[in-house]
Amino acid sequence: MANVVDATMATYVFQGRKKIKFGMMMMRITNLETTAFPRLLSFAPARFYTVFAFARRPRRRNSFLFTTSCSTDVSITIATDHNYGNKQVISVTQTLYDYLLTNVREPPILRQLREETATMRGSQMQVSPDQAQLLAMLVQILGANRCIEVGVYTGYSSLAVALVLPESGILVACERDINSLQVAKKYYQQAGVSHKVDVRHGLAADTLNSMLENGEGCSYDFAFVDAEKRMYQEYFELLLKLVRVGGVVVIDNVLWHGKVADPMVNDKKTESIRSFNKALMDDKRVTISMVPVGDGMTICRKR
Ligand SMILES: C[S@@+](CC[C@H](N)C(=O)[O-])C[C@H]1O[C@@H](n2cnc3c(N)ncnc32)[C@H](O)[C@@H]1O
Repeated sequence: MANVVDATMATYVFQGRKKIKFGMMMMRITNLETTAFPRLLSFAPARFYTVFAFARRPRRRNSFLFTTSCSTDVSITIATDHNYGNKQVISVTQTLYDYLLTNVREPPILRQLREETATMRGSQMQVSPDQAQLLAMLVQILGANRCIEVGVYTGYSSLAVALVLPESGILVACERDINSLQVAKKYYQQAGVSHKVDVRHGLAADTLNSMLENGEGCSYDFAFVDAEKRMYQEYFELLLKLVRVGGVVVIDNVLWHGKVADPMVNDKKTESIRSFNKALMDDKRVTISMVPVGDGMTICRKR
């Protein structure tokens, strides 16, 4: 049996002067091996499937129109365990996410960088504007002065952090790809924050180790991890030594496009993030909050 964990029925639309009931059922299926649906469905992103949609004129039965698209895709998810009191949480659909983005205050320089990066290879790697806004807010709430980023790419998240750091603040930006760093540096310059960013070209683990050897342990307030997924545990251990008590380490991609929750997905990266999440859950050195923003971020505060 397919395990249906999401379902939603949609709304009313107007066609000419007539109100037409328009419905769409979406299902999320967690067990593809045993489902009766065709295998090709497994190629659909995030495993959300439009099963059918129908339109019905009031008072006229049997006039169903089958289609596979719908203009409205706002939906909710209900906790499957009744012990959560049938709690309803928002599933961020395209429509809702577009709305959310209209409520993000993205500085013009970040927008410019995002738009330039959008034309480049790997652009899907940069954090979303709402994620960047959250990172910047965490830095501000912490009153952070000393920060680290592991995985800079063209600099979107690092610039968001550098923009809110005080003039005396510093962000150690670790990245192995020199071409991406050229773009990042150009934007640090344009934004007037170059003096706050200490760019370290090379393998991030080497940089973090050398910082520890340099006696910089327990001297940082904030760190953001967004690089090689199979290295997450190693980065985390190093960063936990570098941040002070009360400092924060944020880890990106912890939901990994939903694959972590799909028992049918067992590739190395997914397994690695899954076991990292599990280890973090049992890690008494930090308090944690996993947040479904972007591809999922876990915020860890060092005890
Ligand atoms: C997801 S992207 C970072 C996106 C960035 N945070 C942003 O918002 O634009 C990951 C980056 O990590 C870099 N990276 C991967 N493994 C690395 C390593 N071992 N050391 C340093 N950088 C690494 C990649 O070159 C890539 O640019």
